[in-house]
Amino acid sequence: MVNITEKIKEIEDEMRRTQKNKATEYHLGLLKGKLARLRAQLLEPGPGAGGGGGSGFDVSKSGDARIALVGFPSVGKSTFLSKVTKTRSEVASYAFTTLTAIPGVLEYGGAEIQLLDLPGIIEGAAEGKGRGRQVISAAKTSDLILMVLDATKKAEQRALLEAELEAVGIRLNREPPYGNTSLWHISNRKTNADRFRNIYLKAKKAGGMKITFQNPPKRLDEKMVFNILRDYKILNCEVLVRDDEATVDDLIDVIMKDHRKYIKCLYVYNKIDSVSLDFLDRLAREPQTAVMSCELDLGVQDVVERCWQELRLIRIYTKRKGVDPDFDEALIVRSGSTIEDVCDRIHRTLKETYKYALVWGASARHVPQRVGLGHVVADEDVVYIVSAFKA
Ligand SMILES: Nc1nc2c(ncn2[C@@H]2O[C@H](COP(=O)(O)OP(=O)(O)OP(=O)(O)O)[C@@H](O)[C@H]2O)c(=O)[nH]1
Ligand SMILES: [K+]
Ligand SMILES: [Mg+2]
Repeated sequence: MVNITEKIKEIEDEMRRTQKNKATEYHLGLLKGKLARLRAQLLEPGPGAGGGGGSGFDVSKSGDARIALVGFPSVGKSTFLSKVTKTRSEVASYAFTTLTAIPGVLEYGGAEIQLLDLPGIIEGAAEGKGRGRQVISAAKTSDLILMVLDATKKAEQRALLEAELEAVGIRLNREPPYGNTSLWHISNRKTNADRFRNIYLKAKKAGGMKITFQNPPKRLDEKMVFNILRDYKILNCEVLVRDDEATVDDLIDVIMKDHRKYIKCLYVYNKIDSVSLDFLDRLAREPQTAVMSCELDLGVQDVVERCWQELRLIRIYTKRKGVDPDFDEALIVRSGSTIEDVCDRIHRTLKETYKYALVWGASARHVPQRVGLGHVVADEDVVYIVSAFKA
């Protein structure tokens, strides 16, 4: 039996050979579905996975958020880590200086952010070249990917890296084709699987396939949806396609949603000391992009600031009865968090005895506002929690 990597290559070759037109559309759609399935299998440990496995490096998560440094070899990932944290990660001019995941702590805005320096990845990483799969698995666990690029190298480097991440199910700076948009900042929370925004898919025990289009999509039709679902052996289900922009790729992402991870990405071009001002100016104007020179210490603090903004972390100050809030000790939660999340951060069982909370700050309509567990907090709110528990 041919192994998975070979099968993937065969399908990729077939897709490249096949001309894109109306007549081949279904065939290409099915190939995309097969490819997504094989790639997911490749990341699963166990027989047939072709060795290597998909598990990341053994670094436990700590702090308020995790940022992964992803990039080709020698772009300056370790130089950056060594500059902004107290950790020293080896820096050298040869490729693959870093061989494992090196965690450092970035202190910012009262938060402790875990910065993960990773080995460089190369083309073919998704299929297991180098330590590619481990690096990508580690990146998958992060709240933000800092894609470090070398400003002196070809522009294609960025698209190549994106393709590698895409191949293992990472979706950068995109919202899932399902779920509540406000939830995607709160990566730890389970989204309600039944509430899809663009494509709603619900598996059933019987009754066949029921496909409904709210607005007929331009690039998807009933036959295609039917064929892809049948190929995934989902024969009994309800599908509601809400968005006329929905594509085959969206449908596959919904089917494979357990294998997809939607992560924010900030593109950082390092080594700007070695490019022309004109070129630098162009790079800096690209969306989601920052530029720096670790060597000359240019823009490094801006990059840190941008990371903080992208993570959308907010600071909550808790207050106890009769005592002023302690503004030196912030509780860090994600943007969109509720009083319930704040309770969970203070103590596992606090919400069981919770009565109400008083809130001062931007989220309060009047100060203090008396609120329930569902109240959404804002940056620098002061929160006083009243519980039924009596010591
Ligand atoms: N000109 C210039 N060189 C830099 C800059 N930052 C880092 N370097 C150099 O780039 C080389 C690679 O730096 P590293 O930090 O080891 O790169 P890396 O991405 O961690 O490399 P791997 O771990 O091998 O993937 C070193 O020789 C650094 O001194 C910069 O801003 N400008
Ligand atoms: K290096
Ligand atoms: Mg390194």
